[in-house]
Amino acid sequence: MNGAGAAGDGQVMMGAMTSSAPGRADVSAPRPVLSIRDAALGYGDRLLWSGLTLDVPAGEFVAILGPNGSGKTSLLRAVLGTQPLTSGSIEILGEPVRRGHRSVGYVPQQHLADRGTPLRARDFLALGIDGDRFGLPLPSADRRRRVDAMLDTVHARAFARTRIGSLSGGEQQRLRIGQALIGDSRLLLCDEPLISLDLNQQRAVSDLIDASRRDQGRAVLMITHDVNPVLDMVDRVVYLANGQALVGSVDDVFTSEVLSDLYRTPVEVVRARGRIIVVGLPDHAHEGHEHAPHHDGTEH
Ligand SMILES: Nc1ncnc2c1ncn2[C@@H]1O[C@H](COP(=O)(O)OP(=O)(O)OP(=O)(O)O)[C@@H](O)[C@H]1O
Repeated sequence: MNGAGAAGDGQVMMGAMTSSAPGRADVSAPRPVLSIRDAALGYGDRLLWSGLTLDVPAGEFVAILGPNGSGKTSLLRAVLGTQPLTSGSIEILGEPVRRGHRSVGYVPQQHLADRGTPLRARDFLALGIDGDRFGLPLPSADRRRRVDAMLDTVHARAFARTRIGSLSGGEQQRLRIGQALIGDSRLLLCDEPLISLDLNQQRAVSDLIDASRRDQGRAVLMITHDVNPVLDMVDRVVYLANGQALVGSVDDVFTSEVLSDLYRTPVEVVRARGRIIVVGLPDHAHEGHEHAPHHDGTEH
């Protein structure tokens, strides 16, 4: 990509996505839920990525893609306020990020609950309402109603009283999404929520996330190693690789030209039967791929 923004028709930007004309403030534009400005992130001397500028309005679904170790989870941590940026800024609803922001719902990377975990499914959901406050949660009709409604939303009524440790990976994941959605969050952050789920469960979980942005107008930032399961939902992607951050639509970013430029080696993007397949990624782009045979739409 030779450092600067445009590739192909010029719509892919190195991290930039503001739509208003330069120098002209658009007073009618609603305040973005998430606003990242000229951000860079690294650990010590190691820079993971830089030049990321991104405004995410209410209801937008943004997928974060890139090879292992490119800094996707670190980006989510920065938005959560648990990892400082090396430079730049992040605001949520116009306020600087801070840990524990009530407007942010978070679905962490999946790891199965210990089988002995005594928490029942409905109590696990309820933690999303008041789990961050001190003291025992107060039982209330309103609280119960919200939990019941969310049990329906995530199709978990049948196992409401089951200990979460004995539920399947997909059932646990639906509860995690429910816990993140049950509060009043405006921004939903999901770290590989589809991993290790079968196709039906992937669909169920991604539909829940999609519905939350369509029905409640949440902005969604979702890390996924494969763009295909969410192709029909995603508005834009952030693609982190080689220290860079690309932002654009799927069609803008997933072209042979753009990805070859990003990886600095010839890469071919093939579309077959509605899927995106990336062929010829450099070896280092696969490092550490212990939990998935392919990433960001790749098949090998
Ligand atoms: N607190 C930390 N201190 C130092 N290095 C870190 C820290 N956290 C992460 N890293 C390193 O930064 C790199 C990026 O990690 P991160 O988890 O953000 O990548 P990722 O793109 O989410 O990777 P994956 O796809 O494998 O989950 C990795 O090499 C990781 O080892």
